[in-house]
Amino acid sequence: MTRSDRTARPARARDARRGREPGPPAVLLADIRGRVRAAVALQALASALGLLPLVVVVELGRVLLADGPVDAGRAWTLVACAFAAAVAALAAGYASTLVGHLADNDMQLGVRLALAARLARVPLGWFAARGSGRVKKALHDDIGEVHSLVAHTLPDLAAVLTAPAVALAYLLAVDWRLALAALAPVAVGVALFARAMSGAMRRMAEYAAAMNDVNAATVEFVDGIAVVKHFGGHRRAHERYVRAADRFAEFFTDWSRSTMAPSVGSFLVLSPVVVTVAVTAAGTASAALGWSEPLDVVACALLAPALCAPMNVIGSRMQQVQAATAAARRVHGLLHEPVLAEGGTARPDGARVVFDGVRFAYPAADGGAAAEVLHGVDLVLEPGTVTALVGPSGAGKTTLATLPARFHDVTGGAVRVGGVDVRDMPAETLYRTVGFVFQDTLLLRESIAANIALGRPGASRAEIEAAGRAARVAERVESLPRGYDSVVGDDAHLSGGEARRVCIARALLADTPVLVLDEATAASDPVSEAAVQDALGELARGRTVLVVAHRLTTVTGADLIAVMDRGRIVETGTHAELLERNGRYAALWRAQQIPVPREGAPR
Ligand SMILES: Nc1ncnc2c1ncn2[C@@H]1O[C@H](COP(=O)(O)OP(=O)(O)OP(=O)(O)O)[C@@H](O)[C@H]1O
Repeated sequence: MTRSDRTARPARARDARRGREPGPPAVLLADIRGRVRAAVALQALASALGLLPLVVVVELGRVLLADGPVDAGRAWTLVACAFAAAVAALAAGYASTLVGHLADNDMQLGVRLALAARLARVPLGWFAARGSGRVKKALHDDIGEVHSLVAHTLPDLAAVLTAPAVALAYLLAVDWRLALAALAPVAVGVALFARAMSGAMRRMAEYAAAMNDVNAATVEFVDGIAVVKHFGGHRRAHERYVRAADRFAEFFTDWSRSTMAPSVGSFLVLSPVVVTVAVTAAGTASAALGWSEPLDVVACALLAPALCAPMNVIGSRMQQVQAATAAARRVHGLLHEPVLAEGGTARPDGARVVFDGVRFAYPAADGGAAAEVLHGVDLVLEPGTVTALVGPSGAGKTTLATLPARFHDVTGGAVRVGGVDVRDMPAETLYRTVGFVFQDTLLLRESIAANIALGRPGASRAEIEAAGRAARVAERVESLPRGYDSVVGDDAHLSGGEARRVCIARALLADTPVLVLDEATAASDPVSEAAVQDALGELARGRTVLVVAHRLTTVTGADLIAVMDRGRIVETGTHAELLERNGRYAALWRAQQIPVPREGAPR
């Protein structure tokens, strides 16, 4: 059971009793719920205690202005109370911050561990389809949003709501007329604010659409700058950007203009100085009429600004709560990504790979019915042979090739390696048995030696360098300023072909008996291409190899060529056999041959 499963349990049980599903934030915060409440309560206490010195000022006035000699004992007691309240407010605020941050630390650690544990079990194909952006966003940005909620926003909200409640209660106890006078600016401010915000939902949607336009035009302009410039479209792309920016500016000016008067009015009415002056004027009139005590007017003038304070911050705090809720929803979604079923304990015997009636459908992005892309593929890769998968684009070659390494699980049939269904093998055994080098060469921002050693942690320097030599990349690496210690992207800037050879060195070191390769489609230059092909030849020696081939010329020597079309294998045989059969392969072969110009033909 993962930590998140454990933490989510009490919240689920509680919410189940209430007959509803817990929301994502509740699940994430389940383990620290008590401490979040404590942090909120402490901050509310700090906020209430913070008002006490103001109350003391008024009460002190009553003592000092009372008829007869000053009651010094009572006056000093009040001063001591004010001092104690101020110190207690500081202590409660500090304790709230401490409790909130410690709870938040635990939440972040728990969620990060749970995410790492979960993501270690999602299919490799999940990462290939989504890229690292979403994971980075969840692990870094989204957890940061939830942090703000726990450590700052909720305690802040408690503070801004407590202060006016305490102030109002005191004013009501002192003089209800003055309490009403203090509430008047709040009522006017809220009414003006509501007017400024009327139609805000519709306007917010328009705002988001206009912003999206600007973003899309910016991304198009920046991402595609090379292509756009090359094809002379920079004026058009630039115009689109300028149009989107103009539209946004126009929309924003229009919106601001229509809301300016009520917004400014609301801001002014709720500002502390205006509130103090208005309440003092009302209080003075009330005192002149004999309805209120002069000292109660002072109390009202001191505490009325506290009644209006939340109005200026509550909107932004509510926005933060919404943002954190959305972030929690995304993290929660990742924590519930479907995972591969745990492998069994079976060990493979040998390196024979069998695709047995394999069917496969990618999970549909919208949760609807997924379209099947492999429709019952039977294929046997004999140990120590090279099998090439060829066929038109979209035939399903890459999809089929990713199944032995469990990038995805089959939706029908089975893939067996060494007689064992890959789903019944421990993941570690599977990765020690099936290696892969795909198109997307992935090098970490580490030294080249460390990148190669990923294939076999603990490999000696001599083994790493031997793998580099066998992968035909040694010469290039040794020409770098720090040789194998050069850091990728720092002082090692490698071409596509060179990076691919480093990946091949890694696969050589991993020394898996089964290997899946994706032939590079775009060779950088013929020399680099020849070096990659050489390295691949070295890598294939003595292993069971499945290679996804795009150019038939590179696989004429394969032991078996399987021709795929629309999710099925339609022909198998050697190059010579398939040419002789004059079927799909022969047609593909002819299509890929460069026609030799006939003598006398126009050039
Ligand atoms: N992540 C994915 N999600 C949904 N469908 C996918 C995904 N990847 C591939 N497909 C679909 O599966 C089918 C087979 O794609 P695949 O990449 O396996 O073909 P291929 O033969 O390797 O093509 P190519 O030679 O162009 O690389 C295609 O229809 C493709 O659109």
